[in-house]
Amino acid sequence: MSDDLRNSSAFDALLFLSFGGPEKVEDVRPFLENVTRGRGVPPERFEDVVQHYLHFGGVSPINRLNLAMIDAVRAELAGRGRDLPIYFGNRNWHPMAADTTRRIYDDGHRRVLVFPTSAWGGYSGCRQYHEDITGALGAAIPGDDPTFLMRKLPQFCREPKFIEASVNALRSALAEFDEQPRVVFTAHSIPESADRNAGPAADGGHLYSLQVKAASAAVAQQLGIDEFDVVWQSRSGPPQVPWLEPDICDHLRDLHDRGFTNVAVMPIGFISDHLEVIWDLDSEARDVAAELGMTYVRVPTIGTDPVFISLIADLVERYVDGDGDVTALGCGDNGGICRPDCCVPVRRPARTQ
Ligand SMILES: CC1=C(CCC(=O)O)c2cc3nc(cc4[nH]c(cc5[nH]c(cc1n2)c(C)c5CCC(=O)O)c(CCC(=O)O)c4C)C(CCC(=O)O)=C3C
Ligand SMILES: [Fe+2]
Repeated sequence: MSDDLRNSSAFDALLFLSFGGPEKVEDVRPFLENVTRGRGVPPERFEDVVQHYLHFGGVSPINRLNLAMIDAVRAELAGRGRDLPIYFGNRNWHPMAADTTRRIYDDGHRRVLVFPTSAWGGYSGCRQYHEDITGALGAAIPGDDPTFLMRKLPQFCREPKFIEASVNALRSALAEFDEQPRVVFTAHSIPESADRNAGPAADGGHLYSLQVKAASAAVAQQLGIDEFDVVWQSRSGPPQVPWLEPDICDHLRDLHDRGFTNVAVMPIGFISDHLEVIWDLDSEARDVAAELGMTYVRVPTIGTDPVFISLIADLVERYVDGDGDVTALGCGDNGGICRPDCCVPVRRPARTQ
């Protein structure tokens, strides 16, 4: 494709690219096999997570929540005079990204913006979505049609509207307390080695944990909160491999030992109340807080908050006419990564599963 075509033509479709989740009991194991293939997740952890999904009848809310966001983005774009078709595809479950990509192609679109449902850098949050795009192209597009372009939108964790939507969610939750609670931000834990590799190698790594801490600090600052914590949840992997800590449940015990009795837990790491949120925070962590006699409020994720939806529409508008900064972190064409040696996957021991 000529540089001219690549740089200056408008995009004609949007792919909302997410993680995916099961819709019924029979989906749970094949879904989890897709998620964990080659990832060194021990069988005991796999079985635990099967149970988390079965607890909810084998249905993750994630697809429904993504579809609600898509409807809201469609309405927002229509309100701005843009009727861009929006498609939905996932890394791990149906509708799979490859099937959706084929449908986009068959519908005649050739320039596709991709909105990933992760705000963050790092392998799982960013580079793996590039890999999903490469995989979808390979599986779905005849003969690698060179006129077909998929451009992933950049990481959005530093966007003022991401912070603003998070501030609004936390502010409303804080109104439920008579006295100021300890504010605890959480995000998905990742292996320490993955965090070391997160971001452009030249920047020294740790992009993911630095971004989570920076976003949390920005939210706290706007609410005048001087003391808060950033902790991690949903740890997976073999027990001997170090992951980001402290874990939310251990941290609640620690806060209790230090005399705190009220806690507001904000899952800044996720944009919807999917299973990692409703199991790990609304069940496990809530139970720990109850045992300790603590007042525990889980702050809603930003989901369909109008400020967040308008951010997604802004990102689309920034790129849709063929402008937009393709060198922004996380932005890439046809699955190409944004920087050399960015978020390099960590090599796993040969026999892990
Ligand atoms: C950084 C990050 C995000 C945030 C960025 C983003 O949003 O993309 C995220 C999101 C999510 N993670 C999710 C679910 C799972 N994550 C798993 C496993 C893992 N996640 C990891 C990291 C992340 N994960 C990692 C390093 C692993 C270990 C295996 C590996 O190295 O890949 C497993 C396997 C079982 C287990 O927990 O061991 C499941 C089921 C769901 C869907 C929930 C639903 O169904 O509603 C969502 C949105
Ligand atoms: Fe995950």
